[in-house]
Amino acid sequence: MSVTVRVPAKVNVQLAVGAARPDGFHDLANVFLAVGLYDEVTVTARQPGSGPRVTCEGPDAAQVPLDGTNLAVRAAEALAARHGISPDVHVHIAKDIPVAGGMAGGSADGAGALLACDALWGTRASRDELLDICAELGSDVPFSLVGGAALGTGRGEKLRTLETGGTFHWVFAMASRGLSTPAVFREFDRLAEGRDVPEPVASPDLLTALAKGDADALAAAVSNDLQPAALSLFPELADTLAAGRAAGALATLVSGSGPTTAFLVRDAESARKVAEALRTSGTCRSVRTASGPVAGATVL
Ligand SMILES: C[C@@](CO)(OP(=O)(O)O)[C@H](O)COP(=O)(O)OP(=O)(O)OC[C@H]1O[C@@H](n2ccc(N)nc2=O)[C@H](O)[C@@H]1O
Ligand SMILES: Nc1ncnc2c1ncn2[C@@H]1O[C@H](COP(=O)(O)OP(=O)(O)O)[C@@H](O)[C@H]1O
Repeated sequence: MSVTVRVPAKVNVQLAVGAARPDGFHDLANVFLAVGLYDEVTVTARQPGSGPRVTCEGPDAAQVPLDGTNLAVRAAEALAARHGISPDVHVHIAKDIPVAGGMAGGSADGAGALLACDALWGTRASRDELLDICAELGSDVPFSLVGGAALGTGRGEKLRTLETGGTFHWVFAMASRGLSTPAVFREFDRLAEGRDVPEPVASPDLLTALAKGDADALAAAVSNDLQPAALSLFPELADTLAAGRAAGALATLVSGSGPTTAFLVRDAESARKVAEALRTSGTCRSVRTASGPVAGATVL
């Protein structure tokens, strides 16, 4: 028997970052929007006592670790440990979310494997237990489970669902290489040396724009405190942002810790135009269009 779960990518429409905490993490006001680029995670029972196995297919599959560090394997092991089960499961990831791109692909696989194993094993974990395990796996993993739009506080794992009044259209440009999330936070700290870092707070204008489904107002309110750090480590991203702006995007930003760049556009037609301009700009590896909000991890 197999169970397949579909899990979306995310873009951060606001990422406000506070000073480094004693535990090395940063307090955030992290406004997530789930967008329709998906990984599919399929779990299948294995021989008792054989343990977990993970395989991956897709354009970026070669960059995905196939050992115990894979977030999907860690999710299966965490659920099994809590319920006294042996994690004898084959996890297969059909990966469409770019790897190390700031779109939470690994987090998506963690949330997907967790939900899939819960269904496969009949563990019937409560939503709260699933969210607890997600938060243990990583700051972004709870949002991958929940989807839609949400404000993440703490290190991003404490979620409040946000109302959205419509669909937002996006173009995403994938970069020629990845960026490491810890390295981008370190660069944020380096750039912040010697100045006061304010407490991170969600922008009221941004929350209103989301609630109204108003793309122009959202464009005026998006922000990412990690963007200067991502650009410092990967200066060529400025060329991609400029190409999208010149093509008519309403707003341009680095997605989370990057290096994927995100372009908010008015509608599907505008998305096609901006995508085509980015494709021919020579400033990125590939281009995708997607809209959101979409549902979080869903059993197919
Ligand atoms: C920046 C964001 C924005 O949504 O995502 P990406 O853009 O990378 O996908 C997240 O905060 C990433 O979340 P996630 O990728 O789950 O990070 P974790 O595994 O929890 O942490 C990886 C490392 O990132 C840094 N980190 C992460 C979250 C946070 N609030 N403060 C941090 O300083 C720490 O150095 C930590 O060791
Ligand atoms: N299932 C997974 N898919 C992708 N990367 C994973 C996975 N599990 C662990 N990783 C590790 O997490 C790193 C960050 O990957 P990813 O989640 O795709 O990017 P980001 O944190 O920028 O959104 C990868 O470089 C890889 O080493």
